Amino acid sequence: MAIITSKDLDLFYGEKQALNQINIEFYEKEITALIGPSGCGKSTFLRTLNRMNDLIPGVTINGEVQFNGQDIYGSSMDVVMLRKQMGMVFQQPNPFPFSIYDNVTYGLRLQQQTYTKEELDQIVEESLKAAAVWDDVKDKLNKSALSLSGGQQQRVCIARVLAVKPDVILLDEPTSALDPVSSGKIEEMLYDLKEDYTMIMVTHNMPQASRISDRTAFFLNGDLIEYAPTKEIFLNPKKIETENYITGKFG
Ligand SMILES: Nc1ncnc2c1ncn2[C@@H]1O[C@H](COP(=O)(O)OP(=O)(O)OP(=O)(O)O)[C@@H](O)[C@H]1O
Repeated sequence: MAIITSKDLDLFYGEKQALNQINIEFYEKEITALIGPSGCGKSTFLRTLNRMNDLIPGVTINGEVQFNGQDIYGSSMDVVMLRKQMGMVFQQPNPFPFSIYDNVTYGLRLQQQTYTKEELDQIVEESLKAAAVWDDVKDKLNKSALSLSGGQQQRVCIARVLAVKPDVILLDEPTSALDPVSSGKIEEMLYDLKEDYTMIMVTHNMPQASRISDRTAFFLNGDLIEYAPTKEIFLNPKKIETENYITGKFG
């Protein structure tokens, strides 16, 4: 079932058009990879889904993004709630300069609901386990998250997102700043998380996209060129531009 639908979406930075009439549907409990050369609009598009571009001055957006049937740019949309439901993970791990425990509970403490210490302990454990970093950190939850390796920091950031129980996780090149071993661990973890979450991931790593995503969208110069099941995109692309990119002829 489609959980997010973008209809005729245009985005301008001032005069410059960065997205052109994007029509795409994302499906529940799947990983969708967004691929394409640098500057083609992948990150911009990802940010339109949880309205992160609203924070950039001079941005104009036309068209519609529906999330669970609701227009996210409509006047009744609660943007704080939207960002809770669509968690985001960035390229550079960005833990806050406090303990691992406080990083994971950060989003919960921003909510109105209050939790007992036992409830928080349980959410911390569950989230760190789901992010495959519990064994690494269980004995040092009160240590600074900044003392961890880059790969561990990224997994703690993913645990922080999971703790607030989003429906969708937006990932902007989540492994590109990491070594191959850490990157592989995160890839496996994302694959496992698919049981419970819908994920949309920008990646430059073609083998990664082909290993873990169900569908792949190829962007070029602000246009969505081709969108299909990942196998089709990689084995039998319909558009010459997609084929040229996949085979490394440009980008
Ligand atoms: N804040 C901004 N202000 C003005 N222009 C921007 C801004 N952010 C991005 N752009 C421009 O919009 C276009 C799309 O950029 P975007 O970062 O979305 O591409 P991308 O495909 O994610 O690139 P990369 O793979 O290098 O991250 C580029 O031409 C970029 O220069």
